[in-house]
Amino acid sequence: MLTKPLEQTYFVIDFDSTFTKVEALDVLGEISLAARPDRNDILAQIKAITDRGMAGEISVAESLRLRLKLLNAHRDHLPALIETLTGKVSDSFQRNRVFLTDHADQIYVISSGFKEFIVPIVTPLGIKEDHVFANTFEFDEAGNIIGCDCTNPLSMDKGKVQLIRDLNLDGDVYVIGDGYTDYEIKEAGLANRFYAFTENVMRPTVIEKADHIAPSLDEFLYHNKLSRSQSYPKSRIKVLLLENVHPVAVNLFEQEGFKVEIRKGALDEDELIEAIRDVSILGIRSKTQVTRRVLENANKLMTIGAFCIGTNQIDLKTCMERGIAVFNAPYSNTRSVVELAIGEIIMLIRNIVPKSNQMHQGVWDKSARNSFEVRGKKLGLIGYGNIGTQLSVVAEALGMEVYFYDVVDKLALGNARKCKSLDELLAIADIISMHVDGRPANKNLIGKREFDLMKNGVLFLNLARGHVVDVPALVAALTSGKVAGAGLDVFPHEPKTNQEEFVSELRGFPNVILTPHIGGSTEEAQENIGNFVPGKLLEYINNGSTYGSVNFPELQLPLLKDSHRLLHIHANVPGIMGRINQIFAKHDINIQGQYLKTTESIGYVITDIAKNYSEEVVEELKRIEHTIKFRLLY
Ligand SMILES: NC(=O)C1=CN([C@@H]2O[C@H](COP(=O)(O)OP(=O)(O)OC[C@H]3O[C@@H](n4cnc5c(N)ncnc54)[C@H](O)[C@@H]3O)[C@@H](O)[C@H]2O)C=CC1
Ligand SMILES: O=C(O)C(=O)COP(=O)(O)O
Repeated sequence: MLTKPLEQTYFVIDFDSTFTKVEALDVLGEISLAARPDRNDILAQIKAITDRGMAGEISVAESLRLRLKLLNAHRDHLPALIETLTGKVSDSFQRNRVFLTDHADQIYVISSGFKEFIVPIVTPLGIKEDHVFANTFEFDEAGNIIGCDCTNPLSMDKGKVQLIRDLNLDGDVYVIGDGYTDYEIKEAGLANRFYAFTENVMRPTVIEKADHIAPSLDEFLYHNKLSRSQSYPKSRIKVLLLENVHPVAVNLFEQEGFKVEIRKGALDEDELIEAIRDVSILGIRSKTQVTRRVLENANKLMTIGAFCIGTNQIDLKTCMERGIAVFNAPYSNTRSVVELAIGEIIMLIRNIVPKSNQMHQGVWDKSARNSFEVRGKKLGLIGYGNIGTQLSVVAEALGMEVYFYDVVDKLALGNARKCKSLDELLAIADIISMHVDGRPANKNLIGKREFDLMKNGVLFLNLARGHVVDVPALVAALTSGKVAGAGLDVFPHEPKTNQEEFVSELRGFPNVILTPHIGGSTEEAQENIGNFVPGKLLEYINNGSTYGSVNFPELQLPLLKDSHRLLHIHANVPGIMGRINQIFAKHDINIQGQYLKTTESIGYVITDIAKNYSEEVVEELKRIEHTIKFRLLY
């Protein structure tokens, strides 16, 4: 935290890889060497020299000299360089323009880069031109860049130290930078603190010298209690993504500045308990079981994203009671499941799998026996939700007669016919496909009794959840020939990772297609999910909106404008709303907007208020009895 009054404090900011995301001379190289066939080699050499300089392995002068020589750059390349760099100002600097302009008298940009491009990039963000200290290029008559002004201290070793000494700033000095030369200012006793800035690069030799690591400018501002764009720095918020969630999701969280950890497989309960302690946002797919025990150890957890449709793997009730909002992707892989189901129905009815296996053994068995068209066959859908209805439409397009059974009254699409009971459907269908959700009550929905009710030689598909079918009963039905073929994508016990063996009594049946829970695993679906779910989680984190949540009162909120948003999650007992508003009345706070939604067990109140209020309000709101979670957004 600042030790002197703000007016007597100076902020020294590095340019390359701190103010901007990149090293300017690397970008200049990409422009000046664009036509050279050996461009990539030279660029790699330039990058290596930059890194060695930044890590303190070679001198500044040497690093500059070597790079300028390799660059072969010209004055005419500078406009393109400036344009590119303008688009590469670090995200947290972009977000915090107000800090840069409000404190322009106290901010210095000091760099061993070059004024010719630094000034046009930093001054539009509020930095004063005479507060930029950097080298200047030396040009020949033809405009080629042939070197730099060697009398400038910044072209020499310990140049930044010399410059700060010459500036003789009357107050505390805080240095923010990614390089060793930034740390040297502190080492020389000329700065009070050195913040290693890691938003763009992480240099271990620099990090180990830092007083504090700043993954973003927000972190620096938060640490010093200075006004900033984020109420709480996102770099302090940890996102844990399991089960190979699509990289597009990882990018979305990283772009927002979160600390993201990814793991390829699922974790078991104990592993997850260990991993989740400091996690605020959890992303999983169908395998990770988020149990009550896990949640009891997840004190920072604000929200869970199921990067799939099913949410039966999550204890939704406990999540709600603990104020954790859960979201899923209800439509992103629907079509993929439907296409696989259609493909399997055709493969099974034509007996293709055993035929193909025989061919691989050299057996040529050309015959029409046990091979049929799907046209005119009766398809029975158990569960007529998003997948069931979509399959209904596509199957009808293939000429199938569709029957369905759902516990909820559903509109029959096209010519599909609704069955009054499960038993009615079981008796009528030639092919039965499961599309119910995985709620616990659906355990063993299809067992011996149900198989006995089916037609002899029926085909059976389960692409929903493993536990909805009693596997020993299915094995018996396959053995007796009652079920002539099956397509199974889901199993009561599924391996946690691709390294684990799949163990099941279902292995070895000739006309049974076994797939490793890939109904929703297409490139398209995974990318759609990877975009959709982070969108929901970010809306909740950034704005408080819970629209589409599977366990929370749903609220779609307006964007925050010129106000602070207080989010209060509480047990749904009488009188809480009154107590919240008593606090606002007591402190004479003008409410700009207020939204409330409840479920049986929790209430979610959002109040937008003007920016000037005392800290006491927040403390009092947090202390209201039955408060589950409280958050402040601005
Ligand atoms: N294999 C895979 O990779 C995938 C599997 N799934 C599974 O498919 C399930 C269904 O997905 P959606 O159609 O999107 O869900 P949905 O929620 O839109 O539809 C489920 C339907 O099943 C009905 N239902 C529930 N229990 C029933 C019962 N006992 N009898 C009759 N109907 C019942 C519900 O009323 C609802 O209409 C998901 O919950 C998930 O478990 C989803 C995507 C991919
Ligand atoms: O969407 C679902 O419910 C699925 O079953 C797909 O699960 P996955 O993301 O492939 O683990």
